[in-house]
Amino acid sequence: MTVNQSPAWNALTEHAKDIGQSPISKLFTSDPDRFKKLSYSAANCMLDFSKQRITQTTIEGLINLAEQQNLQQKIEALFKGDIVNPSENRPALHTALRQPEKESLIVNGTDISAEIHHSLVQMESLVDQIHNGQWRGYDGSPIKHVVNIGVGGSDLGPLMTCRALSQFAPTNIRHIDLHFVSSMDGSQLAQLLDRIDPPSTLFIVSSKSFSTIDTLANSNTAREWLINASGMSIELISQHHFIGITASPKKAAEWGIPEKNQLHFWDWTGGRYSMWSVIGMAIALKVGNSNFREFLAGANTMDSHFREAPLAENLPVLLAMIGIWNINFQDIHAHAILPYDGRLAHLPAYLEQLEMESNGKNVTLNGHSVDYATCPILWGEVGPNAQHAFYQLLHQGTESVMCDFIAPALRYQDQGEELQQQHQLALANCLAQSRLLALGDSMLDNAENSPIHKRYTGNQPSTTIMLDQLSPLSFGALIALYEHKVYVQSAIWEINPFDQWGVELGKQVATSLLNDFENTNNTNNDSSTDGLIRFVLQQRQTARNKEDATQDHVSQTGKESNQ
Ligand SMILES: O=P(O)(O)OC[C@H]1O[C@](O)(CO)[C@@H](O)[C@@H]1O
Repeated sequence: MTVNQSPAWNALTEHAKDIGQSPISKLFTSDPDRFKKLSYSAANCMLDFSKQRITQTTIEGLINLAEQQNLQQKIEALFKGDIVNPSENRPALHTALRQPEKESLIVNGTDISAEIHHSLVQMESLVDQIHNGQWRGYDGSPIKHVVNIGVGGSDLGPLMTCRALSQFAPTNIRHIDLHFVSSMDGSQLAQLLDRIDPPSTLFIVSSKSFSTIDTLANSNTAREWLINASGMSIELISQHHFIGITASPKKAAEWGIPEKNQLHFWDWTGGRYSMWSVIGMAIALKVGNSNFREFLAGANTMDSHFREAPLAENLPVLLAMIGIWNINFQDIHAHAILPYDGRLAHLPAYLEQLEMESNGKNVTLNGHSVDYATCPILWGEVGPNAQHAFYQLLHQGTESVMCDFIAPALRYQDQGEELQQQHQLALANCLAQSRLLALGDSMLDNAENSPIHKRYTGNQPSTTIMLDQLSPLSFGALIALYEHKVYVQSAIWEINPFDQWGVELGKQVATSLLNDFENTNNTNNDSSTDGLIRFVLQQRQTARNKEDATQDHVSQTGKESNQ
């Protein structure tokens, strides 16, 4: 029996007919205690679900579904290191990466906790060497610029966290400038190399597989830049200017990273779950080792809550199950991530990978095609900016969209009245938008007399996530909250959230297309692909002809002026 034919699913389908399109505004008027009943707190996070189109009965039905799907056992399987990623025959042990050292965890006869803490200490030692000027470039210069080269999970998490927590950097480490380079087209790297100085620049090549072409292409360019600037050998340059962070040490060594410059993690750490491992080195460089440990501790607090709290009071479980309600019982397939704090600017991109690469799946663990919706389309932007961009669609478009509003209650506590007022302004906007989206213009007097193009129907459900304040602790908890939400949804949908086979074929096709750019007469592919390749080749030829003509002209004028 598939989940969507199960008793708990059928009961929710019936309940959805009852609650129907019942306006959220009506749910508020019929229960003044709605906020109190539908908001939950743990691990420095408060989640308000009262603006969702749900009642207590909905929550009960969703928890029945979670129980029917053996969620509690599946949560235990994750933490214990069972094979939860069967297509790659691996556990997914990101929770172990933030577990306190004293709690050992034996997986396949090995205490992985000891290994994890050993690699963390190695990372911290490298971070200290860079911070205190012991790590030197090829001419003896201390390091000023550190460039993290990575993509996807080897980029987005560290990038997001460095931006979110930069204010926590102790002043004695602020002399290091951190940069992120991910895109294979070289545009980020080319711009950066113009601004930085070779002998004082260190590159961290972050790649679980150490075979991602995007990262290798950028790393090759960076290495050539250093060799050209220094006139030194690959070996010397690699020793002074490259650190490799990987789960594939052999490949990193083949590329040229010496063993002493490598930090390792494990194949059981999924790329998009890896910033808690040594992939987080950029974070430690930015905010310091002790703040990085706080960040891990924050995630660990959410892990303990997730593992121990009853399902009906469990934040990740509720967040996930209400998502399932919207997707599978309310037919909503778009999800906007709206942080009201500029420090969380990269959170939407991070969650796009976390959720869509994990749960963008159409096959169950048993190898059957699903006939129910799984992961929705996620996108987002810093809320106040998005208000001036795509909120029009949220308010008056034809798509149902569920939203997550995310904000800290406190900010700028010791930075003066004006900034505190600005934070209050952002919060007022956050609350205004979620209120209007939920209730529509029913909250206004005489709204029905407005012309139709000025009406707001509302009824767009949202969750508000409030942190007490943004800190390494609360931010760690927030990200762990979303990770576990993804796991819970996968458990209900019976899909594997830890593989990503859907991105592999594109890489192979791109590799074979590379050769076609050398062959003007190719007709190997579909007419569109061949036509586009020919267009590029023609442009190249025209550019070459122009260059030749200019050179002819220059040498001709040179000859004439010599005569
Ligand atoms: O760390 P790596 O192995 O370079 O991979 C980078 C990213 O590429 C992907 O494998 C997708 O192609 C992601 O899952 C991963 O985070």
